[in-house]
Amino acid sequence: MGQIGRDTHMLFIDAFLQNNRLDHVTQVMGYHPTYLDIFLRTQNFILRGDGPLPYDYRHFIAIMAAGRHQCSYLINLQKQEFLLQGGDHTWLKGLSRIPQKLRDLYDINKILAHRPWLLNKSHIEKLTKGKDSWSLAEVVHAIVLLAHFHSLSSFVFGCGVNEELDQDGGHHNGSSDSAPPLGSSPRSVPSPTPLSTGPSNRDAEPWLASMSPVEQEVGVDMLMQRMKSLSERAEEFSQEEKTKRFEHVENQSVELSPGLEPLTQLKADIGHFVDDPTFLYQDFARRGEVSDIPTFRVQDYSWDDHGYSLVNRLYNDVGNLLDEKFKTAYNLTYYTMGGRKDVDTSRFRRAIWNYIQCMFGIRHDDYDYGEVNQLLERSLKAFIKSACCYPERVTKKDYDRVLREFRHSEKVHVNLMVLEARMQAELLYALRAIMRYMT
Ligand SMILES: CC(C)C[C@H](N)C(=O)O
Repeated sequence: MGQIGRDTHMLFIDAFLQNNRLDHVTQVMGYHPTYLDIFLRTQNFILRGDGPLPYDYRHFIAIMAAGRHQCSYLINLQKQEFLLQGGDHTWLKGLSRIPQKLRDLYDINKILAHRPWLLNKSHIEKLTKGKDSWSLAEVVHAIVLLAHFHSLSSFVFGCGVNEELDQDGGHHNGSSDSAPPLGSSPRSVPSPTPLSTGPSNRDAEPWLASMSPVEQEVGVDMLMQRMKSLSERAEEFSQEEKTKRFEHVENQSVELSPGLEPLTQLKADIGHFVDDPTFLYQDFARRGEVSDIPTFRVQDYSWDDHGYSLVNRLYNDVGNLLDEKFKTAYNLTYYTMGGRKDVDTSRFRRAIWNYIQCMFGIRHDDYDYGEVNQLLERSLKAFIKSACCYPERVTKKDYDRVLREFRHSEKVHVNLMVLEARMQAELLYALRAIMRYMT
């Protein structure tokens, strides 16, 4: 067993006691204990803490969300939780068997997962009017759950997290197909070992890999040089130039679309949780063909100034947890890169974060998106795009081929940023729609 820090060990024990298992997501996140801590507190709160939605609803919403990315791993864990909470097992037969009220949420689930910019106040209005309607507090709770599980699906595929041992498709051919009984003796707590065996979506083609012949990566030294010269640069660009640069990066991203056909063949055991499987991500830059939705400008609606307080107002203090989680992910650094020490990596990390939100049409006005192109090479952009937008098509091979000079912990770190920047993007759109509905 590898060495793990004391903090991580304590968190693993907490997680084990909460869930009666130490799932692989927790183990992989164990590379980053500060983050894992706030992640677990948040997840525990939205699933098990004080909140407007009943517990069975919460877990079913998680299943619907993970279904958008065909993430069997999360679906199976949440099915078990659903049953442990006394959920009605006939709901697990599929969307046709759930209460109308839950089914009404499906549209928002779909839009939020793939094209959050299409969400508007009419969607909120539909939910909150009429028979079996939702309270605003319930809507916010549901939206936080949806965004959490969409983004967590990105993390699961992006890191190649395996199926749990006791699930079908797990990497041991165990005979049991349910959670270990309460009170069973804890397995020993392993060290984080991501990716040790096959990927969870092993039927998927490694489409990223097939996109281009193995590309030469620029390497860590070059990257460090570029960060250095960017930090020495004194030039300031006009707003106009900045807008142009944003649009350029956004348009380039269109070319990174997968060449292979989407996986519309749903796996038999999850297909009944998915409606309209062909509704997928579409490049924000291409939206003009059907609508004229403007770029989302963070200066007009930001998490810090708007989203955060709205969530707090409508759903206990969950805004505080989310805020801490976003900040932890955004600021996380060990001042390392590949094998190098004492490196200021903030420019690289900011480029990743802003690139992710760019794919959802979100623009940070003060940022020079030219930096994205200097610091993120094509293969990394392609990986990030697929993990964000088509996680179900990412395989272990894709993970292996990207960032080859970096450590595992750093690749996991990048996937954490994918999770959080995507989650924040979804929440920004959803909360802005709610705000518009309320005013
Ligand atoms: C994503 C990684 C390159 C982050 C880096 N290891 C840091 O400590 O900031």
